[in-house]
Amino acid sequence: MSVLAARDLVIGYGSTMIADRLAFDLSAGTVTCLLGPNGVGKTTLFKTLLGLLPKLAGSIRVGDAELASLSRPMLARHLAYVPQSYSADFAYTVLDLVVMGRTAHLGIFSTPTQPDVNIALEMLDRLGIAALAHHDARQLSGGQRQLVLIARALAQQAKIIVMDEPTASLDLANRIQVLRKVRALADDGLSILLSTHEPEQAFAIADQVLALGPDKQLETGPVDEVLTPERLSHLYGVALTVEKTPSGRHVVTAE
Ligand SMILES: Nc1ncnc2c1ncn2[C@@H]1O[C@H](COP(=O)(O)OP(=O)(O)OP(=O)(O)O)[C@@H](O)[C@H]1O
Repeated sequence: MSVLAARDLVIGYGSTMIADRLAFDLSAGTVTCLLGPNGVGKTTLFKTLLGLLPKLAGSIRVGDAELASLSRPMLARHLAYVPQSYSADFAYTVLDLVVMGRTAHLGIFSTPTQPDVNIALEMLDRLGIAALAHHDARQLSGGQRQLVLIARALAQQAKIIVMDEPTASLDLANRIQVLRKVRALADDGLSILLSTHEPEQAFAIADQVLALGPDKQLETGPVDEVLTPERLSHLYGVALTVEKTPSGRHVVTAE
């Protein structure tokens, strides 16, 4: 089931067009990986989908509505965002931070209620980090922090979660842990759109790839069909091969 549909979408800043003729769907229960070289427009696309930057033309439909017609609280019920990092300047507990994900569900002058706290606790539990609830959020490891940011997005109870390079700066064990959680969330019915500079991550967890090339052409489709050695080489401007190990893992290497 499509939860977001972009058609003839043009993205950019004012009179500066970054990419046009973008067309793709995001479906419930799937992971979509957005790949492309530095500066091609991945962040610009995310900002547009999150309603932070107006589209220049075309359409983005979420549910039955055009994204641009939705109020910020309504948009927040469709899409939640997981940033790469956050600067924790205040002594918030992990639970405080995750409860902040409930903001879109509260009135302007309302404060979180026990049901909001319970939802936040449930999301921490879902990610296996309930034991961190009362920890100082400034004292988390990189991997824990990433899971807390995902829990905060889940507390928003949106159908689509947009993640900006969720494993950047994580060590190997934490990468694997975060990617497994991401896959499990999609298997539970969420639609996850994440950007990555690692095609191997797409092979590992994605159902669909959006590959924005240096020529600003967007290739969309199943991972195996889009991430061929030829297309990957074109995408990154360097000759690449894809090998499948006996255990089924895909390894991308430079020729
Ligand atoms: N506020 C802005 N106004 C005008 N142009 C911008 C603005 N922000 C970014 N750009 C330009 O838009 C293009 C796409 O940038 P964007 O940040 O979307 O790329 P990206 O694919 O996310 O890159 P990276 O992988 O390095 O994060 C770049 O040429 C960039 O210089």
